[in-house]
Amino acid sequence: MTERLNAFAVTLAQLNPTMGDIEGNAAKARAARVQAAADGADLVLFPELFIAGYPPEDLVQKPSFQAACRAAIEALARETADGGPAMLIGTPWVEEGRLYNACALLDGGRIAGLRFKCNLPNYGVFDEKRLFSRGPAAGPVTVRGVRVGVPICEDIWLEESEDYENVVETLAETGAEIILVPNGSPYARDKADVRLSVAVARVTESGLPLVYLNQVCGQDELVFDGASFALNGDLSLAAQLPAFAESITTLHFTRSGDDWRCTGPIAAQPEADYADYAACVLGLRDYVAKNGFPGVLLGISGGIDSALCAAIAVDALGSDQVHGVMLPYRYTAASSIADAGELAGHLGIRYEVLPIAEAVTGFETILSGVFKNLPPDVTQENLQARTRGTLLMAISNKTGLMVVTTGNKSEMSVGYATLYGDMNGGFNPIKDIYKTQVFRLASLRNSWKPEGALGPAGEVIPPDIITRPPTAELRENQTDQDSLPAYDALDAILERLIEREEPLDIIIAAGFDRETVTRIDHLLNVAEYKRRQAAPGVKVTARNFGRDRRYPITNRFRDKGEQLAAPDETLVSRGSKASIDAFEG
Ligand SMILES: Nc1ncnc2c1ncn2[C@@H]1O[C@H](COP(=O)(O)OP(=O)(O)OC[C@H]2O[C@@H]([n+]3cccc(C(=O)O)c3)[C@H](O)[C@@H]2O)[C@@H](O)[C@H]1O
Ligand SMILES: Nc1ncnc2c1ncn2[C@@H]1O[C@H](COP(=O)(O)OP(=O)(O)OP(=O)(O)O)[C@@H](O)[C@H]1O
Ligand SMILES: NC(=O)CC[C@H](N)C(=O)O
Repeated sequence: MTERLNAFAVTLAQLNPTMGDIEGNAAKARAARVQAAADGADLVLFPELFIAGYPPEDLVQKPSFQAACRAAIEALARETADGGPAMLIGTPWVEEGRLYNACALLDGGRIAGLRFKCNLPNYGVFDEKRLFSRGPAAGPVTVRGVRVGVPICEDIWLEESEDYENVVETLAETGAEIILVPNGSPYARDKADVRLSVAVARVTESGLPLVYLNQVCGQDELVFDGASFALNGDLSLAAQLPAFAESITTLHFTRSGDDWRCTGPIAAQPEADYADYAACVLGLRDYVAKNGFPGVLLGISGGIDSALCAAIAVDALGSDQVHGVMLPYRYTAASSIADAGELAGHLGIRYEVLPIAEAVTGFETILSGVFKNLPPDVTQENLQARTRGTLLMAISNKTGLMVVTTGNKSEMSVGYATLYGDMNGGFNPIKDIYKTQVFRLASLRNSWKPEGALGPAGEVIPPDIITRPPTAELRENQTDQDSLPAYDALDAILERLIEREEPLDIIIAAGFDRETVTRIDHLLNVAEYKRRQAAPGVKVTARNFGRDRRYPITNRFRDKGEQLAAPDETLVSRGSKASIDAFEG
């Protein structure tokens, strides 16, 4: 009979893997295991699909990638023959021709256990049914005599689909003593509360302590915030790891009677706008670093969007990796040039002023014959934006710096940006931030510097940039409010249309002007083609453009803002229930 242990230590490796860098991720796993051994741990837990990176999208279907992941896992398994801590590590796994999202237990020189994800998320940003086979519900794995349940991320979320298994219930029924959950759970505002309530539900049902471990990284448009935690069986918070930072933390469980308990550090968590800002920083930092850019460059207009992007870039990369360029034209106010210079000075970045009149005039001269007798219109405005875009891309080509594009969510929603102009760029840190929040984040950053930010403390964005009315300065005395409703009304309507998918009649009934709502809905619809060509950017809301909201470009449907009659069930001939069941197979 195995000896009944009264102490069990688990190291949580809240780490930042790089997609596809199997050797680099394995090296991180090794280093974490060295620290775990020094802490006297029995087991090290890694996030979901750690060896590969998460979400691997179609990369995980590549046979050579699957084979490389398997080889790395086997190498790590052999190393556990040294008698040090066991490892629970996420990996793709092929068995009998099927691909699984798996977690491998490596111990005693062997792959001592494998568990496959049962509940495959297939909504919002997730596509796992496209990629993986559903695993069977299974019992716990045994580590040093302790029975450990390993549900993988969505396996603890039961609300999303009727065909979900209650994996934790099965684990409890089959003797699990502690639940360890590897996650790849993307950040969205207030997501931490949702995760906690899911974990609380599973602990309430099972009575078992639960450790929730998340990765911390930016991966294209997703940010993973870490913020791992542990709950004891009585629902008390046993440990809370930091958000937006790596952490290797060992939790020491002790047994009293049949129950395991642990205590650990409790790190304070950023919330709301603080967390959104930190997500923008991490998303940009990892995109730039993991794609090998020496730094970034951006057009600094003296406006608030580029100012906020510049602050985020400096916080992410440091002032020596950020280059700002002011590209004035005849509509650029002297105060814009002064504000842009002041911003660059506060941030300590390399900064130039490159007037664009010569280039714009050159284009206009070339086109003068073609445009003869045609009145000036938005074409001339777009030429300015495109001249700026061309110059920024030229500097990017020459220096290797990536252009940061700066359109906020309000603009991306209504198509207020110029294709191949200010939409030029590789990545957009504020793509999912509405304009009203841009103002809030700019003010916030002047009074607070996030943990780990590389920029200066204090007032970095000149107050004039925050208080003056926003303008694209593409014609005389232009302000954004000439053609759009006030940003607080615009953003409220957009949030209802995009995040909540509310019908127009509901929005109008809530007190918004019919004509305005209809116009905003029209602009949102016709800008789909632009968004499809837009650079990726950090997701912070519950529904971003990109992975979350996938609309057809060619689309004639329009909500007319009228309440339609309720469905007429009397028209439907369904036949007998038995025939429906037979039809559904
Ligand atoms: N469905 C579709 N599929 C593919 N392409 C489509 C298309 N519909 C139009 N197009 C093409 O797109 C072109 C129109 O797009 P584009 O050239 O970008 O130009 P457009 O959207 O007409 O103009 C740019 C708008 O953004 C505003 N803007 C620009 C810059 C900065 C800011 C700011 O507030 O920060 C605002 C500006 O005031 C103007 O309202 C058309 O000429 C056509 O070639
Ligand atoms: N004079 C300029 N010099 C440098 N870059 C510019 C200039 N004007 C526009 N840009 C670039 O194009 C982007 C779109 O700017 P625009 O002024 O048209 O609208 P905006 O959305 O109000 O942005 P911002 O608040 O940064 O001014 C800016 O964020 C900036 O990166
Ligand atoms: N990787 C996953 O299975 C993540 C899904 C889960 N609902 C989350 O967002 O955290």
